[in-house]
Amino acid sequence: MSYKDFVNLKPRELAEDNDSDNNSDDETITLINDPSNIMYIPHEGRFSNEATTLVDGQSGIREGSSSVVENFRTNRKNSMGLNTSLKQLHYNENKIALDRSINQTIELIYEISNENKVRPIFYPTDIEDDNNILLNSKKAHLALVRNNTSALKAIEKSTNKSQIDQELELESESELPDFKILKLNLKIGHGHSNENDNIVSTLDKKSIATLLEKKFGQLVKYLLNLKDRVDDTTSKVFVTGDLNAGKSTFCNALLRRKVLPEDQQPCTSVFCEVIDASKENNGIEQVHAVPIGKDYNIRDESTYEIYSLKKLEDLVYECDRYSLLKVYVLDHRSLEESLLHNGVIDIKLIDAPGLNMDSYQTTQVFSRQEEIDLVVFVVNSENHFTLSAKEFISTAAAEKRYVFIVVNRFDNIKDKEKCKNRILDQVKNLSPDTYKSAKDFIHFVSSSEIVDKLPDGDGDGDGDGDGNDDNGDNDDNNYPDFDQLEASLRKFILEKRSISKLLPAKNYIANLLNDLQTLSDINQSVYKIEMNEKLQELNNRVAPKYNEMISKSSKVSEIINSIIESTASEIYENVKRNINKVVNELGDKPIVKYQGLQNIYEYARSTQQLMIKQILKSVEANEFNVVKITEEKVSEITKVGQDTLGSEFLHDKVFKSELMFTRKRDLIENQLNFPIDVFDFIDPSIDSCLLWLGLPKEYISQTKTQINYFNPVSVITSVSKSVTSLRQENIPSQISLQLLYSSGKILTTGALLRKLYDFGYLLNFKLLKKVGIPIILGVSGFAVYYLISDIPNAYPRKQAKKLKREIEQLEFSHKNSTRMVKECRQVLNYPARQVSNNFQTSIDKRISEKQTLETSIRDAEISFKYFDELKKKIGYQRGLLESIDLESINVVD
Ligand SMILES: Nc1nc2c(ncn2[C@@H]2O[C@H](COP(=O)(O)OP(=O)(O)OP(=O)(O)O)[C@@H](O)[C@H]2O)c(=O)[nH]1
Repeated sequence: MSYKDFVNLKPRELAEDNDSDNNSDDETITLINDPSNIMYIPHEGRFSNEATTLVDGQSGIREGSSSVVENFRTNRKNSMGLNTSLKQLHYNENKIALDRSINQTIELIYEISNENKVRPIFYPTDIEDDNNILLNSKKAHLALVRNNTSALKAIEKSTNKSQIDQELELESESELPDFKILKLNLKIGHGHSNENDNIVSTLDKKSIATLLEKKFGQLVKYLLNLKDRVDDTTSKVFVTGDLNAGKSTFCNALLRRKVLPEDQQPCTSVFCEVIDASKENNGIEQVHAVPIGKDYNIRDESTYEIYSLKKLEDLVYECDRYSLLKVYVLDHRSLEESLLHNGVIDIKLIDAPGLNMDSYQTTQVFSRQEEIDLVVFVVNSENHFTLSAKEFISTAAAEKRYVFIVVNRFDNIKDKEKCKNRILDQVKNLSPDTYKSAKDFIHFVSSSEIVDKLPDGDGDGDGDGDGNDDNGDNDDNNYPDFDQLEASLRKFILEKRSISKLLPAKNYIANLLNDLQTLSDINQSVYKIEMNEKLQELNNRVAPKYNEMISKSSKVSEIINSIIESTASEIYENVKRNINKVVNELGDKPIVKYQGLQNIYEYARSTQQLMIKQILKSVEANEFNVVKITEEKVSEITKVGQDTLGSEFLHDKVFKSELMFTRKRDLIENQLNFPIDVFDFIDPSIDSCLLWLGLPKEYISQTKTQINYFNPVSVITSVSKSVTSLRQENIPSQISLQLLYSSGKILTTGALLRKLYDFGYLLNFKLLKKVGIPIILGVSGFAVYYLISDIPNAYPRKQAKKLKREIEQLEFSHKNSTRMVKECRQVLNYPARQVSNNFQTSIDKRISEKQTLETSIRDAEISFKYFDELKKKIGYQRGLLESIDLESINVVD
C-alpha cells in the first residue's frame, strides 16, 4: 500500500492500525470487520480475519522449534508493526480487487460472446493476395464492400480515390494486431509451433465466429481457474522444459533428496506434484497415483492408488494409467532452507514431462499453464531453445511476466560466457521482463553437482533433521550459483507474493482487456466504414435509381396507354368505315347470274348469301388488318420497355398472332338470314327504269334532273327558292344564271302545258276511249315487262337496302369494331403488363436493396455503438486494474 492509499483509510482503521503498532507485543494483530483485513496464518496454511501472523516479506516459523520461536518473537517485535500489517492488508485488498476484476472480465466475455452469436465479430486474419481473400479479415471485408460498391465507384470516378481504397491502403500499411490472449490458433497436430500450420486465416467468417465462441468459452474457464489460483493460499511452481534438460534432477536438487527418478533416457511421462507431507498427508511419505479419468480427492481413496516413494521410478513411465502422481515428502531441513516446508506458504512443485516428448504430453504441459503461479523453465545449456520451448516461454511470459529460466548442465559448457550471452539473447525476445531482471530470473547451474552428492535410496522419507549435515560437501557455499537461484526463487515466491502470485493474474487480465480493446477498435472501424459505404451506396446509387425508376415507370405507362388508346380508336374507326363501305356498296349491281324466273328463288337465296358472305369477308379482312396492327404495336410497346429498362427488361412472353380472333365470330349469318318475300323482287325507280331502257349510267343522273324539272312541284319550289335567294341577295344585277335558267325553264314548261291544253281541245271522249284503253294496256304491259325484267337488279337493290337496315339495327359494324378493339386491347395489355411488371420488379429490387442497405446500416450502427459502449466498459475495467498496485512495495530487486 502506498502512502496515498494509506491516507484513504477510515479514521477507525487508522486508529486500529496505530493500536496495533502500539501493542506490537501482542501475539496477534487484529484487524477485523473488514474483508480486506484477512491475514495469513502460516502454520495453518490458511487466511483468517481473526488473527494474523505472517505477511509478505515475512519469514515463517514452525511450532515446536524453540529457537525458531525465539527468533520469530524477536522478528515479530521488530517487523510486525504497522508496515507489515499494511503489506498484508495491501495484499488482501489487491486479491479482492483482482477477484472482482476477474468476475467483471468474465461478464465482459459473456457480453461479447452473446454479441458474437447475434452479429459475428470480425477477427483480423492475414491476407495473402487479393485472389485469395480471407473472408473474415478486415481487409477482406473492405474488399467485399469495395466489390459491392462498383456502381458507386463509377459515380465517384471524378474523385481520385474512394474512401475504401484509402482505408485499404492504410490497412495494408499497418500490421495486423498481435493478440496475446485472443490469438486464435487452429493447428494441424498438437501444439507444434510452426506458424504456417495456423489455418485460421483460411476460414470463413462463420467458422471464425464459431472458433471465437470456443475461445470465449476457454477464456471464461481460464479466468475461473485464475480466480481459484488467486484465492488459493498455496503456490504452484511448475518445472518444465525440453526433454532430458534435467528437470527431475533440478527438483531433486531443490529438495536435496533423490525423490524423482532421473535418467539419461526420457523418463518422466506423468506429472509429478511434490507436496509437503506434513501439510497434507499427516506427515506420511507416499505416492498417490491418480488414474486417468479420476478427480483426485485425498479423502477419497477410490480416486487414487497408494505407493511408496521407491515405486516412483516405475510410476513415472505409466502415462497410460495415471494422469498425476501426488508425491508427499517430508523435508526436515530448516524453514529458511526448505522451499517446500518454508513456514510461509504451501508450495507444490510440479515436475512435468519434457516438451516434445510426444504431442499429447506437450499439449498437456501447455494446458496446465492456467493452473500454475510460477514457471521454472529448465533448458539444457548445451542446446538452443527448441520451437516448443520458445512458444512455451513467450506464452507463459505474456501472462506471468516473469519466468524462471534454469540453464542446467552448465558444467558441460566450456565457453561459459559465450553460452550465457547466447541464452540471454534468446530470452530477450521471448520474455523482456525476465531478461530485464536476468539476475533474479535466469540462472546457470549444474543440478547434478548437488544431486550426485546426495545419498542414494533416500526415497523413503527418512530424511535427516537438518537436511544437509550428512552430506558435508554440499555446503551452501559450494554451490553459489544454485544458492543464488534458490534465494531468488524463495524470495520471489515467499516474499514477493503480490508479484509471483497476483501479478500473473493481473497481467493476464490486462492482456485480455487489451486484446478486447483492440478487437473492439477493429470492429468499430470496420462498422464505421461499412456504415459510411452503405450510406453512400444508398444515397448515390440505390435511391437515385429508385426515383428514376418511379418517374420512368409513370412516363412509360403514359406512353403505353396512349399507344393502346390511339390504336384502339384507329382500329374502331377503320373497321367501322370498312364494313359500312362494303354494306353501302351492296346492291349496286347483281352479284349472282340471273337464270330466269324459274330459278328466281335460288337467285334470291344465292344473292342474299353472297351479300352476307361479302360482309363477313370484309370482317375477316379487317380482323387480318387488326392482327397486323396489333403485332406492330406489341413490338412498339416491347421496344419502349427495352429502351427504358435496358438489361432489366425480361422479354419472356412471345406474341402469337395466330391466337387472335380464334373465338367464334358474331352470329350475323343467322341474324341476317331473313325470309325472302315477293316484294323483294319489285323495286321500281327512274334510275333502274332508265338503265333498263338502255341509257348509259353516266347520263342517268342528268336525265333524272331534267325529269325533275318537268315536275311542276319541283319547278314551283325551284322558282320560290330562286326568288328568295334573289331577295336575299338584294342586288338585282347579281341575279344568278341559275335563276335565269330556271325562269327560262318555267317559260318553256308553261308553253308546253299550254300546248297540251290546246291539244286537249282536239280530243273528245270517244277519241279518248278509243285511244286510252290501248294506251293503258300498253303502259301496263310495259310496266309489267319492266318490273319482270328489272328483277335481277331490283332484288339485289332491295336486299342490300334490307341488309343495310338490319345491319344498322344490329349495330353490326360498331359491334365488330368494338370486338376487334377489345381483342386488340387484350393482346396489347400483355406487353404493357410485362413492361409494368418489369418496372415493378426493378422498383421492388431497389426497395429490397434499400431495405437491405438500411438494415445493414442500422446493424452497423448498433454494432458501432455496441463496441463504443464495450470500449468504455473495457476502459473502465482497465482503469480499475491499473489502480491495483502490486509493484510499489514488491519491486523485484
Ligand atoms: N552433466 C550434467 N548432467 C545433468 C545435469 N542435470 C541432469 N543431468 C543428467 O541429465 C539426464 C537427464 O536428467 P533428468 O533430470 O532425468 O532430465 P529430465 O529433464 O527430468 O528428463 P525427462 O523428464 O525425461 O524429460 C540425467 O542423466 C542426469 O544425470 C547437470 O547439471 N549436469
